[in-house]
Amino acid sequence: MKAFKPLEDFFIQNKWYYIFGIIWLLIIDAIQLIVPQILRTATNLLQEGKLTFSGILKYGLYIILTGLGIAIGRYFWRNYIIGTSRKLEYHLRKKLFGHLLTLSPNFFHTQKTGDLMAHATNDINAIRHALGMGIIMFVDSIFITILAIVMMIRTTNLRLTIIALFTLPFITIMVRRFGKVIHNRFRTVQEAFSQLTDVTQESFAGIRVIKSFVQEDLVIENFNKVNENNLEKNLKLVKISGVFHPLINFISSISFFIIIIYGGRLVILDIISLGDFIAFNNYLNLLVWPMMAMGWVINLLQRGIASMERINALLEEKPEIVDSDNAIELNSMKGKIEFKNVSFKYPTKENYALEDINFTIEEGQTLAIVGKTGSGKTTIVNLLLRLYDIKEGSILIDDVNIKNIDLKSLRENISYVPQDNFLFSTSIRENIGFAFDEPIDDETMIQSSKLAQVYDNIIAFPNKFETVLGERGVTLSGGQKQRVSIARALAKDSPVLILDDSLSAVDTETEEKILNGLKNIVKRKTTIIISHRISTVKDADHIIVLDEGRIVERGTHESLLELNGLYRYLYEKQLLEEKIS
Ligand SMILES: Nc1ncnc2c1ncn2[C@@H]1O[C@H](COP(=O)(O)OP(=O)(O)OP(=O)(O)O)[C@@H](O)[C@H]1O
Repeated sequence: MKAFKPLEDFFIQNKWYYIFGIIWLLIIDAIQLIVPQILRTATNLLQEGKLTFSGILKYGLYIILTGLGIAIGRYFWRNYIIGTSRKLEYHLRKKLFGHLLTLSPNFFHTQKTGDLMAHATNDINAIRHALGMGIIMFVDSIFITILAIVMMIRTTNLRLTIIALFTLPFITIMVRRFGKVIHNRFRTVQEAFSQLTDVTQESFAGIRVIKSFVQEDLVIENFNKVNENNLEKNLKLVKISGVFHPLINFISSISFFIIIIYGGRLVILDIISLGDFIAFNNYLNLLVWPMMAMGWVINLLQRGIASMERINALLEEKPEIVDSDNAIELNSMKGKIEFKNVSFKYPTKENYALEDINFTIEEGQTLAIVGKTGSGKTTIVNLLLRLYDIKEGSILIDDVNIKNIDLKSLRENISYVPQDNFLFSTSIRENIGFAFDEPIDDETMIQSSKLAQVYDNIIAFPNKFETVLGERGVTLSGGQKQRVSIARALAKDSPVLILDDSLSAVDTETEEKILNGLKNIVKRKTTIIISHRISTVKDADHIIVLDEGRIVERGTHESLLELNGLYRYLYEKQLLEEKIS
């Protein structure tokens, strides 16, 4: 139970819902226990020939009234307890999601998205069940069991009660045993189903590759395999459920069998009345559910605790990158950037991704970084944005170590166009205005999309800036995506602009237009341009050439060409490629 400690605040805040829910639950339990008494009186009167038609109507009415009372009470406890467990689910999901977003990218590199999704769905569901239905079953089964047994002993016969109760605990044992197996099989059904959805989703997403490689048969064969697996797992679940329910019915019918034989004898011998016998059967019937509930409740609680422990482990995960105690806010960043003796290894790697990096970019200057793939270009940006922290060397902005700059203010002062151009499945307007809390104003949106040379494309769509992107919307070309991503960064208008291979998917003519358009902006900002293409970087104030994590050459376009080194080699190779194409 210690596992639920982090939810203490929630329980305190919602204690009245739980208390009212439990009170209603107890009220309807008490009403349920009246029904056998009504039947007892009515039957005894019938047997004695004292019941008139109006009497029958009266007792019938009592039964209906208890039914109504139970229905009303159920409505309230469902609302109070199940409703609160839904709030708990919302609260926990919000807390977990909010916490996960504080964690560093490295955490997401080491965790599978599927596992995180499973925590956010299955584990939170298990906690909701334990603290919703679990509580209800627990209170209900204890209360009904005690009261029904007391009523059976007090109003009918002790011996009959002991005999009748003999088989009932087997129901609890069976529910416990079968409950575990059913749960495991249910989980494999869920896994098989999610495998089926994954394969289906991937087949539709990759439809162009499948068709162009004429591999429809292979894909159908794969699909059939997972579909068969799903069927097999479902049949296993059906089989065990098929045994479980009749078995429980059978065990409870043994009790009724004993009662009919022994209780019937007591009626014949006139030790108990027929009304007692009927009431007793009713009490016994009421006891079957709590016996099952006891079994379920133990399983629900065990699963809930295990899930809560997994969620707690995630909630205790500390963000690797946090503000230092004396972090300062950069309200008007000028944009001088300095890397001093920076060396860096990714936490999961043995080798250095960057070694002994030194450079300075003065306010308003442009630095270009070129180098072969995997040479460490993006890593420089990752470090500047503090997506990873360095242990060797220092990075300064406006002469302040970035470790001493408030993280939010550091990132707010940098407009970044990432290499993967990730866009959200919302409208183009919302994507371009992503940096703002309020909807973006038309002027900024239009201006930045014009500068990114994507305005004409956007207004050619029927819904223009309201065009929704992604699966249920328009699919943009690689180059259009890059340019929307550039527009998003330009709209943010921060003192530092970083373009990470952001023009690779556009043709050289569009590239030229974008670079020309950016000229005025770039003059005002400190800019880092990462590119494979020399044409993109040739006008930069400084160019550094990276190779295997080290700066091997540096200078301007002209001075680097004169060096006759890697830069010149890359330049000539690209000239040749251009000529050939
Ligand atoms: N998150 C990460 N975890 C571990 N290693 C990484 C990570 N990101 C990059 N690396 C490794 O660090 C090295 C430098 O990668 P980086 O992405 O900086 O190269 P790049 O020059 O930007 O390459 P490209 O031009 O292909 O984008 C590579 O060996 C890469 O495999």
